[in-house]
Amino acid sequence: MYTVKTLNQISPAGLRAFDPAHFVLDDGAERPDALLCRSADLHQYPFDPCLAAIGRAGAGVNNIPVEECSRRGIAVFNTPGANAGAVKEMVLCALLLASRKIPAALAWVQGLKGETDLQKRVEAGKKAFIGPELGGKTLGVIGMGAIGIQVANTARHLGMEVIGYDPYMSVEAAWKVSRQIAHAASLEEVYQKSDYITLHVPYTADTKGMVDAAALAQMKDGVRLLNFARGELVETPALLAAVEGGKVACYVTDFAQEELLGVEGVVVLPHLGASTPESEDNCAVMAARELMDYLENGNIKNAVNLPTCRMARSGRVRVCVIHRNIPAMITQISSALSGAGLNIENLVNKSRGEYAYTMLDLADELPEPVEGAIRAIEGVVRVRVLPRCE
Ligand SMILES: NC(=O)C1=CN([C@@H]2O[C@H](COP(=O)(O)OP(=O)(O)OC[C@H]3O[C@@H](n4cnc5c(N)ncnc54)[C@H](O)[C@@H]3O)[C@@H](O)[C@H]2O)C=CC1
Ligand SMILES: O=C(O)C(=O)COP(=O)(O)O
Repeated sequence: MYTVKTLNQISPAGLRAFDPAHFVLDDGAERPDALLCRSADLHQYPFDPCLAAIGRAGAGVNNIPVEECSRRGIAVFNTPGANAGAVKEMVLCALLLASRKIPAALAWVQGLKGETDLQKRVEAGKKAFIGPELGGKTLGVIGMGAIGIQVANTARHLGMEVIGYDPYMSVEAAWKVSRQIAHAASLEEVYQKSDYITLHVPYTADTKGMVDAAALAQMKDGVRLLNFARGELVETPALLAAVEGGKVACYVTDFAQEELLGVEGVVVLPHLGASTPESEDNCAVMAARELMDYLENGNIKNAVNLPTCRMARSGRVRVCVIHRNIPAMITQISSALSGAGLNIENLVNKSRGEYAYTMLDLADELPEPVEGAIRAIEGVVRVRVLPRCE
């Protein structure tokens, strides 16, 4: 049995996906095999040596200390694209919120409750909430991944011109981009041409504070900026100055910060981008499947710190080794096995950056001293021995 502990509200569809014959869901577990979370901050989490995997039901993994997990041999999974549709819809809403002064208009009209001459006051007051149409305006999309592509393609249907910027875009992703989307060669181009800019990059050391005073200065006067990626991408003091000075006509963000609340020209949402039943189900089911296949079979799909690796089961036991991506690892592992007279039925080895992963199927049980010998090889981070479940 494998124990899985959840750290956030996870959709029941995802919890039901765990096969009760092999998995126990226990939120009080002290030594779980896996954690299943959403945005829970794990940077100070006391990882137990038993912990083999973390499933993030969602896209962003900035709440997880991924490098530390790699050093400890903990596989970290996310669910690429599973909530992209929900975020796209919220971004479409945000384009309109940014343009038509909807939050301020709503607040104003609510404040008229009980007033006499309501119709007259509405008609006289509405001029304060005039805002531009989206059609014909240019939308700059920074980060053309699962969400950025959907936003870009859909904005074309609203009659917008769209330019996308993403220097790391995969070929697979590029196939999904409408031919009508223009490719921006630089951030400067996006800043200079766009009436609306939407951020869809992950929060990393490289993207932290990317929208700073210098970036804002390059944008058009009256630009409307949308941030459904992470609050940390935008430098708040610079943004507030740009809103105050009229450079930014409206900033819509999904990430609450004390300084942003109550500021005219800033619309703050409470991290609602992925909060739909559909995306919560998608993310939770995908994360559950990734964890199950990894815990039971060692197969890796959608890990952010280990290579994709899959092999059909054969033999009696599977030995899964996370190790440094350095020479002679496979030689040493296979020598430890052959030295004990064990035959490798099948083997797969994949690498990703500093780490590599080797799965070996053996016809026979792995004696403990041989397992110990593999663990003792310099560069081996973690060894898991998985019996074959029928
Ligand atoms: N508001 C919400 O509830 C949600 C927020 N998010 C946030 O949105 C981010 C993006 O999500 P997805 O599109 O699903 O991820 P994704 O991984 O599919 O796309 C991210 C894209 O950003 C690109 N990128 C990375 N660094 C870049 C840079 N410096 N400049 C330009 N492009 C860069 C990558 O090449 C990739 O194509 C997540 O990392 C997360 O922080 C995601 C889901 C829900
Ligand atoms: O998937 C993401 O990156 C999100 O930001 C969604 O977060 P949530 O699962 O709603 O806490």
